[in-house]
Amino acid sequence: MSDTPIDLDALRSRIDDLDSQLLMLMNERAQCAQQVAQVKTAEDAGAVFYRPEREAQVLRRIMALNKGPLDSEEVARLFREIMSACLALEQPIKVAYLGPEGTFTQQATLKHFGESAISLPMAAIDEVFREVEAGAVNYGVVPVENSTEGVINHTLDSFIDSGLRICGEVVLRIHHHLLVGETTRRDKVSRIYSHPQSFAQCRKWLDAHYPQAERVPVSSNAEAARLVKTEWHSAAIAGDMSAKLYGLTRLAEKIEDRPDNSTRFLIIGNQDVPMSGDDKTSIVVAMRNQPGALHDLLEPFHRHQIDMTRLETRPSRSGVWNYVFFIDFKGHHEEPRVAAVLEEVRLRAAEVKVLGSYPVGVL
Ligand SMILES: O=C(O)C(=O)C[C@]1(C(=O)O)C=C[C@@H](O)C=C1
Repeated sequence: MSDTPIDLDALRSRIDDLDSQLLMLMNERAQCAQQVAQVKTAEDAGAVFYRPEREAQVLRRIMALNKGPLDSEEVARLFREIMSACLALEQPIKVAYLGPEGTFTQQATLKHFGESAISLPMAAIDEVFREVEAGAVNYGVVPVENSTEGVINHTLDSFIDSGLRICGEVVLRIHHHLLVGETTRRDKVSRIYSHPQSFAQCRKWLDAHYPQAERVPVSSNAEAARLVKTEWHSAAIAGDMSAKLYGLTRLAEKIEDRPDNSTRFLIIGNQDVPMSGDDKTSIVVAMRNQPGALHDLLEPFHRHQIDMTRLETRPSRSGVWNYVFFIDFKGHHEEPRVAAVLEEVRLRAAEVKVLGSYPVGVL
């Protein structure tokens, strides 16, 4: 510790100087983005302004450069917002998400696109797909799997009939709280509202702390929070966004059974995303129903040492094939090693659809 007394005025004046520089630099950056937009428009009348691979590279570079004391995740979050504002200057983008407002999907949307994107809540996963397909919005955000409860079948099934591509992923740590309103009698909670997935993620905690309370499943956590506002004997299991939206407080916090409880969301659009340097690919494969089909499908991945991150089986909806497999693996479809595997899989499968290659979630 230095003996020199800290001069508050001097420090604040230094902060003012730094803020002026930051302001100037941020606007200089925004002007660059505007010029980027001009270049994109000159090259192509139907230019795509949002570039997921570039955004991932910007954030990864900043995190690698960061020497603190600010935490790298915090720094990335700040740059996420700067880029979001820059993109809005190029073209304000519209994103549909599985609503209502206050859900974890809204939180994932903000985490991925930042506050400057225009985000619109939809009532169902199909509607998110439909809005993007119809061109009413540029992108969509849907949940696809939870680390405790597994896959969201509805999202996987929607990909079978859709021509949309996966442009990105975002992983969100899910913290559930037991929330109450101003009028709730905290010692008299006899009914708890939540989404079935959230009940499943907090099952042990509920059995231990509220074994007698009636568990009422509703369509979303946000809906649970809304209902609680007017009922003196009820509580909701939901996250911070719902709590804030409906002015509820936490009676118990982080009640999820597994501390690493997280949900993965996909960004859907019409774009083929170039390589970012750290990518994933998702495919859906229909196999003929014959012995050894699954082994035949997986063997090329093993031989080419491709890291498979997920394998899901779903019944085929067409009735022609018995199963379809959803496979996620590391790598981009333009990488020679990945292209070789895809070629082999195409020879062995009845049908293969590449849903997209996209940057591994950064934040
Ligand atoms: O590099 C680009 O293509 C830009 O448009 C600039 C920028 C940025 O602000 O850095 C903005 C939006 C894109 O999604 C990616 C990056």
